[in-house]
Amino acid sequence: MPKTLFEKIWEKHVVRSTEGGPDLLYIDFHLMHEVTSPHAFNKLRQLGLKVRRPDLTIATMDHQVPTNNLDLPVEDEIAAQQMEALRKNCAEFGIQLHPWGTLGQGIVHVIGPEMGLTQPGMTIVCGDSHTSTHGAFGALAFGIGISEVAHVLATQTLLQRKPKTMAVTVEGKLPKDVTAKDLILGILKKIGTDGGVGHVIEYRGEAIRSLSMEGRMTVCNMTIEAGARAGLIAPDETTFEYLKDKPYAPKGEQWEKALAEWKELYTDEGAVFDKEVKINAEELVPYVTWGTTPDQVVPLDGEVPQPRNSNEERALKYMGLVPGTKIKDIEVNAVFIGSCTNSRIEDLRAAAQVVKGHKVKEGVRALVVPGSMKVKKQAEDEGLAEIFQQAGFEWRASGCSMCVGMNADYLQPGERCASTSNRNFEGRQGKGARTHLVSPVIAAATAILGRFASPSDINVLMNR
Ligand SMILES: CC(C)[C@H](C(=O)O)[C@@H](O)C(=O)O
Ligand code: SF4
Repeated sequence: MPKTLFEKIWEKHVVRSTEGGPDLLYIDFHLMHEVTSPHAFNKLRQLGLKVRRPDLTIATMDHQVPTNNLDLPVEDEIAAQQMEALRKNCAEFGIQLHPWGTLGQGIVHVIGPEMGLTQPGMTIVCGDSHTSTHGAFGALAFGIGISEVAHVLATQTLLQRKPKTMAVTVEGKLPKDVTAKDLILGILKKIGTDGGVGHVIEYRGEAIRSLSMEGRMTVCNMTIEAGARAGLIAPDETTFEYLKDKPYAPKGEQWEKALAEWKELYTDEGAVFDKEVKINAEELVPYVTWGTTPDQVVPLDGEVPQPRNSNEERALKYMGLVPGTKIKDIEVNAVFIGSCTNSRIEDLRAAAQVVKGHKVKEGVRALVVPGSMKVKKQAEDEGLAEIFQQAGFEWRASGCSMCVGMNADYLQPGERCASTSNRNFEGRQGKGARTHLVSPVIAAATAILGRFASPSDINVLMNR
């Protein structure tokens, strides 16, 4: 019987299944960070258990780390405690840790792929909802709860009910100015924040195939915002090319063997999905979110919509917006380029190209926070850091930073931010802060003009 990519991966990892119950799945790779791990380690201690496969587990510090003053002690007491707890736990249980301040450190969903640890066909988990990012490699990757983290640590397995399958097919070519971020915002606009509930989404079609690995990660990253369990994309030459020569990618004969297996990872012709959505890439445009959920999306060239219900009324009120206002007339206080959605080298290159030779609008606070210390270094070597700094951006070290405001990088009540992150919930970037999700190029142009703008607006408006 023809199978979907998801079914192929799932079946290969079932250790035991019971009639009507969840399946016991083998987990190939487990990522950890400082926020969702302390309880799990305590549980192991209580039960006198060891980590079953420390070699298949890695940890990083990302959510609470300061992104500046790396030579000073961590001021925030809770952050310092969590970071120290992770250091101790990893040492005690023999887990590879990439601590704050080291070249290996970065956002958990950026460093896995960067090291070549994220590979096609794997099952990957992390106590973090954006684990779906790793699905870009054709891996089945999903976030798990804190007690599940303990279960995986102790057994390298996880009990899971088999989700349903969903195909999101994006046919046609993406218009020139439309990025991977716009693509996923466009998908969210269409299917909503509950469009994927109970399903694993496979992204297919010409527009998806045309994306770089960075772009595919952006799309899979935000899959969770549609309520889906995971998102994935069948591996292809783009995937193999990216993985080749990565530190943990298989080498020599092992590479050839892996490649042969990876090439089998696609949805068979005739396989049936439980749900299918089709999108025409040519109809997509650059988008901006106007509200407090990631599906409250309008074209950059559009207007703040009329509310259709009380939720939308509340969102407009929180966002301090008046229906009918042109998006491009909305001024911002801050611009954040970062997060596991859009902080990889390609994102920084695209933003730097827009910023080059311009200055951040007076009064706007603009931050670039690379997704990993390696991305930071690469961007510095390529001269991107200099471009950002000369324009007046703050150039930071890696971490989640203003995506979630769990460190010192957050906004004041009422401040408005163009952000390349993935969540615009109330209070996400600070109490009372207003978040608009955008692509890196729109964030960059917005920093220069001080209001929502596309790169092409810069020259037009500057020459007026
Ligand atoms: C802190 C963590 C548990 C959380 C998540 O699971 O996603 C965070 O990364 C987020 O993006 O909201
Ligand atoms: S960058 Fe943001 S979305 Fe990603 S893991 Fe960190 S807090 Fe979560």
